Amino acid sequence: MARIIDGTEISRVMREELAKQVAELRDSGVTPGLSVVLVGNNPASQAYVASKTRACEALGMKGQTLNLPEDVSKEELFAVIDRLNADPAVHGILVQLPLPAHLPYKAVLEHLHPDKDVDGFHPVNAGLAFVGDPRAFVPCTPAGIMEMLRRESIPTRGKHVVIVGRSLIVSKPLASLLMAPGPDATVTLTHRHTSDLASYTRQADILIVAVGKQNLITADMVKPGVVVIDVGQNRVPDESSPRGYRMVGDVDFDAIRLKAEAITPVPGGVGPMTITMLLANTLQAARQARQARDLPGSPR
Ligand SMILES: Nc1nc2c(c(=O)[nH]1)N[C@@H](CN(C=O)c1ccc(C(=O)N[C@@H](CCC(=O)O)C(=O)O)cc1)CN2
Repeated sequence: MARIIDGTEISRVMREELAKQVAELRDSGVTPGLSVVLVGNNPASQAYVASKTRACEALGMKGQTLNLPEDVSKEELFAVIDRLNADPAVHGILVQLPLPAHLPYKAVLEHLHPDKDVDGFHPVNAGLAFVGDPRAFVPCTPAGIMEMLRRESIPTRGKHVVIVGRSLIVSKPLASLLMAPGPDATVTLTHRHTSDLASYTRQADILIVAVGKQNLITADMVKPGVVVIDVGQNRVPDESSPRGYRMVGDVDFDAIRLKAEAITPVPGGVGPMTITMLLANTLQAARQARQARDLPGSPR
């Protein structure tokens, strides 16, 4: 029976550590500030954004949410981002995804100043992360997965990690983090057009699934002793739940649990780590801003 990798507990420990570091920074006169831009009324996004600002406040950071109407124009949204880019009390900015279809999300993400892009989605940060530059803001979900593996003492050196999914937000940055010197994993990236997916997933020492499809990975698709990291967030109707739905991941948790060495649950696995790493990135942004203020001319 697999060990459960408890993202809620790892997050709790990390947030205690972060709170101490925030207090030290505040003592030096800087209160880290995060601004979250939410466009429209998507209930899931509203809940994630509320968790982010709550988590900021709990750590002693300043969190604010800017709610913009569903039909906001690109120009109006850019003007809000310009204002946040120029505000020295705002160290981190993020635009909650998904955006309504009329807004060009790549252009919107590129409008953030890279120094404040705590989601790590701006091409400047993607490039810095790709070359292993410590100034990069690493996207929160891959950063959270790396932290989980490290804190759970799951070795990656020489291991074959198979990632299912090829997103810019999770899978591609995760592949480069895992391949880097230190983690030293061998990585295979697969995606929806990969033929005979199971022939790859069965080779995985560590299997990471980030597709958004319930039960995509079944027990016959993994080898015994695998470590499974499930990034999926799927809502399944459930009348017995007060919300009318429950969350499940992309893997058949109950069956795979009997075969795997360790597995992340949904909820309570990767999800909480995403928000914790956002807090860590906001602290990093505030530290880098203070350094730039105190040592003008230093890189970034
Ligand atoms: N700008 C961004 N947009 C989005 C991101 C992101 O990192 N930046 N990621 C996702 C949504 N997301 C954070 O924004 C997120 C999703 C899920 C969770 C989480 O903790 N999920 C819980 C279950 C939630 C529930 O029960 O409703 C869990 O897995 O335990 C956190 C953050 C897309 N948009």
